[in-house]
Amino acid sequence: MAARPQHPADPKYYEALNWIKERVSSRPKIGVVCGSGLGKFADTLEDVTSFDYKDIPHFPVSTVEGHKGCLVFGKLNGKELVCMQGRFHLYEGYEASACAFPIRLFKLLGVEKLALTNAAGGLNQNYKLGDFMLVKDHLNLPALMGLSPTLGVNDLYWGPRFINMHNCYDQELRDLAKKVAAEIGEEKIQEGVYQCQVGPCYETVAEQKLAQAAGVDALGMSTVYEVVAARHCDIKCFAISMITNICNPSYDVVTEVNHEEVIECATTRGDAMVKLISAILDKW
Ligand SMILES: O=P(O)(O)O[C@H]1O[C@H](CO)[C@@H](O)[C@H]1O
Ligand SMILES: Nc1nc2[nH]cnc2c(=O)[nH]1
Repeated sequence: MAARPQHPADPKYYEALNWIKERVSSRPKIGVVCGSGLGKFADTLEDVTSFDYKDIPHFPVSTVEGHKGCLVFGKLNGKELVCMQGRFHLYEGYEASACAFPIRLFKLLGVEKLALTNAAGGLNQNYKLGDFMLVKDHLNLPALMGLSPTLGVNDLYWGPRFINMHNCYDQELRDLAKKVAAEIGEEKIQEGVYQCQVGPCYETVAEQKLAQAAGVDALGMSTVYEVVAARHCDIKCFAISMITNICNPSYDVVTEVNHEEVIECATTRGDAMVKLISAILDKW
């Protein structure tokens, strides 16, 4: 196999990295991506240095409500973290590679473990509004249709051409999360399979039935791109979906779902999410 290069082929990464290094001395080993309406976690950090995405060279910008668009360096009980307060989605017009950009920047900064949160529709009919689902696997529909952050010439600096996705949501990190949830008395914990579709349409009944048949528990429009990019460069991943709406795969009932409802649920359960994520990351 060819030797791993010393630097990424694309200079964009170094331009962004150098810009950050000139402004913050923190070199966190933990990265966090906050989903829709779930950015509050970053507001609870201490010793914070925060950058608007628009100011960081080559960094994409957030366009969706509930995604503030700040890269936040801070401490959780003395532990250094870097946190994306807002992420990017393909329905915003971004290529999947835009979702990989911050994750690769994390890698260059020294991040080894990544925690991701998202807002998702609960397809599993046992799920309740406000439940937390530890993601154990995903169904990456965009990748099955030819959209992936790793399309094109492979830069061996990041990782191999072909990416192993077994255990991509790390089993040990999931087991730890279950233990921590029990310790803090968080009972609304599920574990399941997350499906990503490009969006921005929420799923039709037929699409929900297809996902159900495939063993999917929750539906969203994000996360998998970041996980593919992270696994490509050997960052361990852990993800939690907040169930912000309940999907109803039936023609007998008309279900109204909208982003306001998603944000409202994420906000209502925001403190519980902060408590859970903080307790988990405290053990990393
Ligand atoms: O996955 P996050 O970014 O949390 O947001 C989810 O909520 C939005 C839809 O309401 C979509 O962006 C979907 O992906
Ligand atoms: N695809 C999808 N994304 C969501 N994000 C929050 N809720 C949903 C949902 O029901 N479907």
